[in-house]
Amino acid sequence: MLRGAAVNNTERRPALHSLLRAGSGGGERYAAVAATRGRMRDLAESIRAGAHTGHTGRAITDVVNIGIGGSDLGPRLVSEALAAPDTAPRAHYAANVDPDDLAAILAPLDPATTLFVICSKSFRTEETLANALTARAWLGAGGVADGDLARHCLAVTTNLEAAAAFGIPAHHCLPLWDWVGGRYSVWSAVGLSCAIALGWDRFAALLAGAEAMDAHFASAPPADNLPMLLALLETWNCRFLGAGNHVVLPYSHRLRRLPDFLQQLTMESNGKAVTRDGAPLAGQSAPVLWGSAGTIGQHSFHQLLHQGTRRCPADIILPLAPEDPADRENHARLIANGLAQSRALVIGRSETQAREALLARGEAPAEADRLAPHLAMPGNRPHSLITFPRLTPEALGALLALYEHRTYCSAVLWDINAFDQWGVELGKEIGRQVFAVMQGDDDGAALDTGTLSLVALWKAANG
Ligand SMILES: O=P(O)(O)OC[C@H]1O[C@H](O)[C@H](O)[C@@H](O)[C@@H]1O
Repeated sequence: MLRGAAVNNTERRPALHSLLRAGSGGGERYAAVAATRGRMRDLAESIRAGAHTGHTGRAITDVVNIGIGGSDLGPRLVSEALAAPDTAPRAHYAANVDPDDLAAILAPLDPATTLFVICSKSFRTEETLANALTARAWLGAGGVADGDLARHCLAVTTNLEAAAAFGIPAHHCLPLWDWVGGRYSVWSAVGLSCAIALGWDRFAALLAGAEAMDAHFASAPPADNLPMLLALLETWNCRFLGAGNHVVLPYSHRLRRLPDFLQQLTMESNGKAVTRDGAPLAGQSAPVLWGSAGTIGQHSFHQLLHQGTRRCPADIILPLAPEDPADRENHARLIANGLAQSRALVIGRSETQAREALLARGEAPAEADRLAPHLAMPGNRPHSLITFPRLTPEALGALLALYEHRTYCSAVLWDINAFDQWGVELGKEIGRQVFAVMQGDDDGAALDTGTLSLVALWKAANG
């Protein structure tokens, strides 16, 4: 993979996301990466300095990234983790085609100081194009003349023709390449909204952290190689112990989107039923990944982690020091909670210990006997603790690259192609068909009666 072999064998492409964060290199691909990085840096700096302005000459205060899947989850996570929420320019993320998503973002914004980044590797994704049209209409209604639209819109895509047809001129388009998978693309111009909100130096530090993890992955012996160890743990937990899921618990509000990001990375990469050669898989593929920020889950689903009948292997992620030293005490509470969960998961509490605790708090022996099985916790619940001193851009870059490489190592162990996603296509195709029927452009002959009766309900509800 790191050397550029066509590891994506169904699409006959390499998967060279590591090149996107490389600090040096040769060849045409690296030259294109370096040139695009230079354009990103210039754009981000001129927007932050107020040199690239909106049509009235006022500085850009808000950047709205319109994209979905890999064109949304990575940059959203990075911005929320690293950008100062109250300092302009602020980054916002609209993904859902549900009009309420974009409307809520746009309500407080001023078209004169808003810049859209239309982010779509294919520039064919329905949700993104529909939201981009809404954004364009909002700019128009807000006084931005057609000739000035380009000052308020940038595009990131492999499909420069489609972006041009949408009205975004080539000098406002940043390229992406087919050898980068959407879910591995935050390091590319897909991260433009982050570079604007964080500033170039912090975005470059994110890349440097990922590059350091690439170097570790490429050179560390297997027994010390973090991506390999995580993949072996995933294999052990899912294939040998039969856990069908994996829970991710970042003890960090700033990392609350990490489970969303890892869902796409893990489940879209390795949620497959056939080997690279198309034969049925011999064992399970990707676990169902879920999670939420600690300590929120402790007051919700951790009951099941400790005493449920399902095995839920967990990653507990602990940035050990807060961003602001003034937050030390409550941050220490947060970390104490994470460590406590780890201990409770491992050690648990035997029925005898539970009975003793009940007696100590004054329960009668018969009542202690009755309650002890309810208080007992089996322990021996598998989990990993991932710690780093602070949530710096470097640490986040390394963490995301760690999971990227873990995902690839699991795919190698399970003989899966981690870089295609054919399973998402059929739903899109049917979606287009159903929409045409709803619009009266298709008689629905190719659809089933169940779907048609639901379309009839939709028609009735919409008058
Ligand atoms: O970036 P785009 O081409 O708009 O694609 C956005 C997303 O849509 C697809 O359905 C894929 O499942 C994702 O892997 C991709 O990230």
